[in-house]
Amino acid sequence: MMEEKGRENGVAAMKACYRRFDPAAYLQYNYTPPRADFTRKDSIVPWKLACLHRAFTEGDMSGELLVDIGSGPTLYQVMSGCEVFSKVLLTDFLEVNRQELRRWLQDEGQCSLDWTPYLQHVCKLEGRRPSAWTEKAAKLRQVVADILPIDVHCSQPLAPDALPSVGADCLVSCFCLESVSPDLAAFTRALGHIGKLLRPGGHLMLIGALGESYYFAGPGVRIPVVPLNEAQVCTSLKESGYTLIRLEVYTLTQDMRVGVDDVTGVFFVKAKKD
Ligand SMILES: Nc1ncnc2c1ncn2[C@@H]1O[C@H](CN(CCC[C@H]2CNCc3c2ccc(Cl)c3Cl)CC[C@H](N)C(=O)O)[C@@H](O)[C@H]1O
Repeated sequence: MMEEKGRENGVAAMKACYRRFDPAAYLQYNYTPPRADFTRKDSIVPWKLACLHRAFTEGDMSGELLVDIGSGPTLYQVMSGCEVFSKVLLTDFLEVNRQELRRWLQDEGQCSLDWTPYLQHVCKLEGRRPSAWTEKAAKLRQVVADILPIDVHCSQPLAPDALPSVGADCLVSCFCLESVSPDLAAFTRALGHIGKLLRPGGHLMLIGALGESYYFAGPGVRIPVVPLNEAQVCTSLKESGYTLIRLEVYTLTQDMRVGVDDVTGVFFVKAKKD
């Protein structure tokens, strides 16, 4: 009984932190140079986009439905996948983030960030001319079917009718689980919860922070993060019924440490659900 109470308190405290999440500031901190500098291979965002491009285009993917878990106000994570899957669902815990995504998808303008350089970069990775970014933008707007509320701490993170009964064919989740979980046990539980949304044999692409204990999601909005190392990520994947296909690690260079968090590294995992 006590343990259960402890768990709920940890998750409730985390949810309280997220009420002050500021999408515009968050995008400014993490998705502009130096962390998003497309002229540098050692910048975090080009590294993430290269991992995702390779993982989505190496020929082992099948199916129609890709679900992004904890999308936040960002779209980079589905810019490769939108060429492979005919239907994409975006999800986030906060309405402010779902609104930010809706603004871009409905092409209403007033977006907090210009995604053009991202679309152009992914076109380049695909061997297309950068000016094809307008086609990629149209493709993305065409395949994103919905933007849903999600809570990875629930054993059923999405509304019951959100997915076909067999589950999604592929999941992608970037920097979500470790930054919403109060401890490693909660991280592993959340990994299990999202695993239930994926069909057996489906793929999971997981990007996350290593060695991070906090990040700022706005001026003075400090959010605690469970610090992870590679071994813990691999153990949690195994415990949650995944087979690891590939793990890649990026170590932040000094100039990528801009004071918005204490991240030391980033992991990229491609795994398959048993
Ligand atoms: N119960 C919950 N259930 C589900 N989802 C929840 C819950 N509670 C909160 N969320 C939602 O998770 C999302 C977490 N989000 C921010 C953390 C990343 C941040 C901090 N760590 C280092 C780092 C960061 C970003 C870039 C880089 Cl390079 C680095 Cl290094 C990821 C957004 C997007 N996917 C991204 O990749 O930027 C957020 O949108 C919440 O609304």
